[in-house]
Amino acid sequence: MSPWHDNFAPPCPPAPTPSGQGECVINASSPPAVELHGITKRFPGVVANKDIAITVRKGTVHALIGENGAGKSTLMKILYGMQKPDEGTIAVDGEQVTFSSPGDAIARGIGMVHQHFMLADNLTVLENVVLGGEKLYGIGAKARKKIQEISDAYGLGVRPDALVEDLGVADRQRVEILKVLYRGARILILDEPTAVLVPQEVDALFDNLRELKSEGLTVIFISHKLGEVLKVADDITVIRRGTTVGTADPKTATTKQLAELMVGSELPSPETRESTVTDVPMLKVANLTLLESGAVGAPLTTAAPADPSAAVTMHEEAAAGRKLLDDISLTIHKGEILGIAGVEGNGQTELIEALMGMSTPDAGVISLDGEDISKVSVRKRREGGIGYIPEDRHRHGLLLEAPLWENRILGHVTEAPNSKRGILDPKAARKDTERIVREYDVRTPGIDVTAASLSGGNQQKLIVGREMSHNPKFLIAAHPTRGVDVGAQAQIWDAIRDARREGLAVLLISADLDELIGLSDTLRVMYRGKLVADADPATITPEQLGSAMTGAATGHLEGTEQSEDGDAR
Ligand SMILES: Nc1ncnc2c1ncn2[C@@H]1O[C@H](COP(=O)(O)OP(=O)(O)OP(=O)(O)O)[C@@H](O)[C@H]1O
Repeated sequence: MSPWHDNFAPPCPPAPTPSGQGECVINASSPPAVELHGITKRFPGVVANKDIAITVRKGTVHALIGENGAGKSTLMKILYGMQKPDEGTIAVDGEQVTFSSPGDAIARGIGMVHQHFMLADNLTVLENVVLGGEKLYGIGAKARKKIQEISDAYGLGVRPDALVEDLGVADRQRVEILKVLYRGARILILDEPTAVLVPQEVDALFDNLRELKSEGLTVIFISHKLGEVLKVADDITVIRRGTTVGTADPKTATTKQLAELMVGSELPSPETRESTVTDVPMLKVANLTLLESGAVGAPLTTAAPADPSAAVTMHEEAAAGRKLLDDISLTIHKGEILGIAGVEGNGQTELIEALMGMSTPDAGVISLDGEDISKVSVRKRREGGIGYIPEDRHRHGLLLEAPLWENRILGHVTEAPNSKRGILDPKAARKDTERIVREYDVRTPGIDVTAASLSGGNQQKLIVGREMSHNPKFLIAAHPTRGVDVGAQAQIWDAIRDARREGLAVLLISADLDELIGLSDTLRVMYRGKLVADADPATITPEQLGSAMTGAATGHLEGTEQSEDGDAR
């Protein structure tokens, strides 16, 4: 059977020839914003891009989808001048270009918003935007006027004098977009822009993108969230194993079809019908409190408030002796997944760090399997059976410059099979790395390449494989499927569910609310360092949960199905 559905077409030819048969959707009247033709990029042992052809129409939102390691980021890095193709041509607005650096791409009106924001927390929005672009409009009144103009023109709602550390994730993203526009970008590349946003914020971002498009700007974005892709994209290009396998029409395509085209498998669902929750407590946290000075890691940022006028700056709160963790108590039983919903920066990082022993709480007790571990070292906690899938895989999950097999040992140096009678056993560790690579489908030319050379999704698969290999009693899973494709997502969910069936207790933190609701047995909402609400995953909707995450609801959240007036609050 042909892999093509009625609404899928093979890749557009390099020089678009309007065929009249509808197989290649191109506006023939103006040159495409971007035309990539024959792009090939090789790394040692890997062909990341192979004869890629993509045509991006001007004034459209163009989604790039594909399984982990398919070559999406590499392609965008080439378009943004961060990497040079071995072969192929790039044309911008109909003109062939060669980029040696991002500076060249910016000069041709291309801007990129990376997944990890690159703003300086201690500077204002204005300072962040003008930084490095002082020559454009100076650093004073002219720059401020320009920022305001751009913000108003595209409905970004950015305040030039706000301090970046006081902004929530969605606001920071808008600043990044504004920064790129300020430098004259007419073509914006967004790398998984919705990964960290709650549903309401995703809708607001999509409104911004539509606004940009209506002004003739072009947006190219990478995403693994197929539902969102269908919602906002005008065109979709699918990449598989380094090459373009086709385009899809979002008006008629379904997520199922996209998933099949991308990874050749059906769209998985996180939902679990079975309950494996026991009444045996595995993790108990009582009255955990952490004051600002005791914190390790990123500072707490203000969540995007339901009512923007209610935003309180963290400076005001800090003056009052801010609690990063405020009297947190919870119990997770054997076989239970407890999901914590919250806008990033509301204490989740601090909670994880306290549980792992990476910070010293000011008050409270943590016990694991009946034993007080409050004063126990990170290593001992790990040896005691805590698995850890960190939220920032580059900071806490991997040694990027070390080979895969050394990364397999990371955090588990003293445990089997990495060590035998206290002595490191590299041979066994290497063998087990090969097993993880196989079982978790980590796409790599071998276990001696560095972790940095893996694609983002494959790095995540390696971490999950490593942590699950030690049969933890208690797993801290922060965004366990962030950046992984739908195929790998199913695999990770299965691994967690299987372990839960065997009695694993899980603390799940995820910005993907479908995942959070689907996997969790119990749901709590975290807001400004406090657990402010709980919900039943069987009835709560992502929208209701998203709303509670912005501080709009507290207490027990009634799901739609149970509510008389159809409102969760
Ligand atoms: N600097 C590098 N050195 C060696 N190999 C690399 C490098 N960058 C990327 N690769 C390899 O190129 C391939 C494509 O990677 P890329 O990051 O483009 O994939 P992706 O589609 O963006 O994946 P993901 O969805 O997981 O982010 C992968 O096999 C990856 O390991």
